Amino acid sequence: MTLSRRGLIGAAGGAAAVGAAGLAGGLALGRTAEPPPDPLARTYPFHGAHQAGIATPAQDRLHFAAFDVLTDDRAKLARLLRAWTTAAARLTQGLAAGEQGPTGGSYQAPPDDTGEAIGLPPSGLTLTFGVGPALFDRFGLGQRRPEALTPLPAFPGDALDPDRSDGDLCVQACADDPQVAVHAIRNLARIGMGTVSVRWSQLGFGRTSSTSTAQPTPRNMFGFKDGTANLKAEEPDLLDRHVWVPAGRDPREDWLVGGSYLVARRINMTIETWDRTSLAEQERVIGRSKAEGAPLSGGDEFAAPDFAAAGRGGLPLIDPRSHVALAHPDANDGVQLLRRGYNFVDGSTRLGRLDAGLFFLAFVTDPRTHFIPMQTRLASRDALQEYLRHTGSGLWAVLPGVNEGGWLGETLLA
Ligand SMILES: C=CC1=C(C)c2cc3[nH]c(cc4nc(cc5[nH]c(cc1n2)c(C)c5CCC(=O)O)C(CCC(=O)O)=C4C)c(C)c3C=C
Ligand SMILES: [Fe+2]
Repeated sequence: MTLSRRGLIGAAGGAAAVGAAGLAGGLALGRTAEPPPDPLARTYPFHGAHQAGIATPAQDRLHFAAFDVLTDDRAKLARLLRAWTTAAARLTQGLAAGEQGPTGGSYQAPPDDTGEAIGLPPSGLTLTFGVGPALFDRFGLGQRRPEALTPLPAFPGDALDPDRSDGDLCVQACADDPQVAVHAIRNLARIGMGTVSVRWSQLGFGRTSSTSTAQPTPRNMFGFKDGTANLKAEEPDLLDRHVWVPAGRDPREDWLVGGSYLVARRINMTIETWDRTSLAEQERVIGRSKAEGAPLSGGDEFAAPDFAAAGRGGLPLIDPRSHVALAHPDANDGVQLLRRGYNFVDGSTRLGRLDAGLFFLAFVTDPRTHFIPMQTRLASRDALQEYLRHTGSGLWAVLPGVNEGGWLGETLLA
């Protein structure tokens, strides 16, 4: 029997409690009140042409983990990916990682779920899996490593920590409850014990991008709206052009059709320096207003920026070295990214400064056209760069979606 995590806390008691609340509410309003839908009860389908966690509306919390594969045995890796598929299909629907659950198995054996999500709703959990460039040669798959899956080049000003970079596999867990996201990664790591080990992981909060027009634009750690001009789920043609891997582009990519590429950058933001910067300078550096997120050329948040508009003295209203001017499709051969990043604060440094910033995540159809040229431009010319330090990095091929009965990585390893 598969019980939902809510079921585990006692179906009878829960039903009674809901019934009583519903009755009281109905009486007070003089009608039978439907309780408002609980957003934490939301689930996203695990199966489909694309993995969830890319075009699905961005949740509020993140636990991202990169794994090293400890074995050279291809069958063992395939077994792990099968086991991860089963667990992920369950976890994302609000079930325990294994069929016995945290307390239902043998008293003499470790439980097949760690238990910290008992009683928690599904919380919109999505789990998104990717494979890194280093995996291929080790498993005799060199011929199937796409040209696009080449480690990112060094960019000017990079200060990358190898202990926060790269990895053979990655899992992005997003949920509206941090404990649900952490629980998912912990259980996947537990299932993988002996085959994989966590290389590094990153927690995030306050999604810094909206990926649906239904979502209000959140703010980053510099206080600016972030995600205004992002690609949105409601734009399937643009997602086809800029996010998904198409058929027939590179024979080495045939197993990846319907997948994507994920670029992760841990970007420290020098919060204390920014906080001593005038509002005028902050807006000049971004190219948008802080209050509304509107382009400095005028209009509301969603107005198109006019890079030719000039103000007093003939100077452009949007500084050509502002972040928005240099990241805009006009400056990047029409390229757009699906950004899905999160704020992070990992405590404070010994100097009392916040170890904080943006864990930048972008899903792209090809990093060679959709990230590398843009980041090269930003790293050398963007006025924002003065306030940033890139401290972690990784590139993964994001596996295509899984059909019922299929498994993650099947097209690559079967
Ligand atoms: C290489 C790609 C990008 C990196 C790295 C990056 C870092 C970064 N961005 C902000 C804040 C904002 N970015 C905004 C827009 C924006 N940024 C990128 C790309 C990268 N950003 C793009 C493609 C865009 C959209 C440009 C456009 O089409 O107009 C904005 C404006 C609001 C918005 O549209 O999202 C802000 C604010 C930070 C703080 C940061 C590193 C920490
Ligand atoms: Fe940006």
